[in-house]
Amino acid sequence: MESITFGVLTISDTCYHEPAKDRSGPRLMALIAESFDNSQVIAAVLPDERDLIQRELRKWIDRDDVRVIITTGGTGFAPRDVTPEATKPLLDKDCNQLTLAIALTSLKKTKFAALSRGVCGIAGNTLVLNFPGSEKAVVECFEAVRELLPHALHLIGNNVALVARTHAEVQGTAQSEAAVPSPVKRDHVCPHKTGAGDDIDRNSPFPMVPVHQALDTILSVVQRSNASKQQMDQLRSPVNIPPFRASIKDGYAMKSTGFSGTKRVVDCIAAGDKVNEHPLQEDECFKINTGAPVPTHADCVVQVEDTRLLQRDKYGEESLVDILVEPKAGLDIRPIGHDMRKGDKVFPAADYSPVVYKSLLASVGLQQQQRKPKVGIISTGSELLAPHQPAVAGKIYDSNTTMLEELLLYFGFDCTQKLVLGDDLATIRSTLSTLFDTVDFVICSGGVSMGDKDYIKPVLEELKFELHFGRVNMKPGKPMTFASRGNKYFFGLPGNPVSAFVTFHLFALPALRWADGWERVKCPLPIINISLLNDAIDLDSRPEYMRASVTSINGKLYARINGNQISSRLQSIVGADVLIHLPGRTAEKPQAHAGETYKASVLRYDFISHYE
Ligand SMILES: Nc1nc2c(c(=O)[nH]1)N[C@H]1C(S)=C(S)[C@@H](COP(=O)(O)OP(=O)(O)OC[C@H]3O[C@@H](n4cnc5c(N)ncnc54)[C@H](O)[C@@H]3O)O[C@H]1N2
Ligand code: MOO
Ligand SMILES: [Mg+2]
Repeated sequence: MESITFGVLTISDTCYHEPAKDRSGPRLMALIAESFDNSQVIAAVLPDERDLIQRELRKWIDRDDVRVIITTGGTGFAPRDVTPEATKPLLDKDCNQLTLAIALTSLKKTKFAALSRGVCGIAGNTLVLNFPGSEKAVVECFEAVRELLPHALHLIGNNVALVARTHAEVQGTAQSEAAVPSPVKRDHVCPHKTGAGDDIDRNSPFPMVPVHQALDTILSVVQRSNASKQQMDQLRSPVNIPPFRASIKDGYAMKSTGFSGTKRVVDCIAAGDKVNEHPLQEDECFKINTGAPVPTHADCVVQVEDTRLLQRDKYGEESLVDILVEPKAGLDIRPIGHDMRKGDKVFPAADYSPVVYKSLLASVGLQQQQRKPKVGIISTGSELLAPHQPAVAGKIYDSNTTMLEELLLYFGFDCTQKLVLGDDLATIRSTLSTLFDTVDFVICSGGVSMGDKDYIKPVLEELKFELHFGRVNMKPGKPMTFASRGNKYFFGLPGNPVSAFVTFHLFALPALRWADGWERVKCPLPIINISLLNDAIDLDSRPEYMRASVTSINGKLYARINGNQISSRLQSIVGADVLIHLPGRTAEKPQAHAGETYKASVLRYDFISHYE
């Protein structure tokens, strides 16, 4: 049976800027998926802008496959609520009774439902329903129309049946397929014909490029910004560190000409006190704390361990102390500007770590945002559920969005936009045509292999991106795709979570570092030599990057592979300290053996899990 497509359009300024806040859209998608067997859902999030809403509605209405559009949000009385105004001009016929049915259902729940202005109507062969924005309201409104939709669509035409799945039907008494008109079988259109062979040639037109060549291509295309480096080169310190002569120890400040022996303690100086100008006699001293300003007339500090307390006054304060060592001028004092002089370069060399950058700036009293490339993350897949959503048959939880965002943060980059898109050509096209207005890099996962819903490559080509490569000779990560348009860069990571993990580390991360101004040698993960602990590992035809944990035995490093390496098994990154670079299989060498040495990319700074 031909599947029909629902359009779910979330209309909300807030959700547009922070997609993770959109709960109503994903909830509607889940309700549709669990209610209608043969449905697909496309989704998008828009701000409360009438022309943007209208443009998207019109695009969806013009599509043959989209038969129902449900908008959520923007139906209230607030000034920015314009969904009904955007919808009405597109409708050929009003469906006032449907609007009434929704209103009556909602009013039974709350009288405030009267403050919703949503409309329903037919545009072409598409039924359009405006729901309010709250998750609770969309559940109620959806309940009000769920049973009506199959018949409504039947009446609208094209004789498309929408099988509403009820409990009974799921119990196996579902109506037989024969009762439903069987659609014309559509041939599989492989978007990846090589064009080399004849029409049945269904291989990818993209050659599998070697990993090193893929990285070289990326770093030759991505423009290296020297903004950060310039910022660090030019920054001069506005202050001295320390700004006063500072004691390095807890002890006693005195004149070095006063020799060792008994001294009267005239006062105590704590860190944070002002510089004490008291004219000091040679048989006097100040008790002083580390970091406190050394008094003007003292020129050395003797640490408390090199003294003996002789007497306390009637208030219990130290009054007489015996200095046991010969005081030397300058002893345990940091002169003004000792660590950094006013006008000195704050950064003796460029260092892109946010920890280094921000703390050094703070040390000279500055706070400024580090300029980093702007990155957006896209996860594609109609099967995806957001982690907080209830499970739905046929769906899986989206782990890539979380993983990629955490990886960016771990490596000192941040993600300015996160989007999850169904396998829908129009949505992917509209997203890729606008997202680059606000980001420089898009790291996308999914939709780059051989499926007829793998729209990423075709859309990139349509949007005039240059596809530098569309497959890499590696495992996992084969369909890795890299494209650019001017100074905008698109990384199409494979959807398999581990493939996305590995290709992020080997390609996207070095590109971001390069764009940030890093030295070429530091862009890829550090490489070490490691000895394999596992024996008789079958080599794949492609070079493979296996996840392994590291053991240090008498200072030598060994790697133990983390279980099943299939690229869908995210658990293989648990305990993964390194990616072992295993060569592709040859007739001479079909296996890797224990004790052999291989290169390995270090995944994290704490990369040694065991010491023996
Ligand atoms: N006929 C062929 N099919 C496939 C080939 C091939 O050469 N010929 N390559 C396989 C390889 S290798 C990989 S890797 C995958 C990559 O496919 P896509 O990049 O198109 O990814 P999807 O098909 O969208 O998804 C793959 C897999 O991963 C799951 N997935 C996707 N996104 C997420 C996410 N955000 N969180 C969790 N899991 C995700 C998805 O459900 C699929 O199971 O193609 C092979 N096919
Ligand atoms: O390349 Mo895929 O990532 O092997 O599964
Ligand atoms: Mg695919």
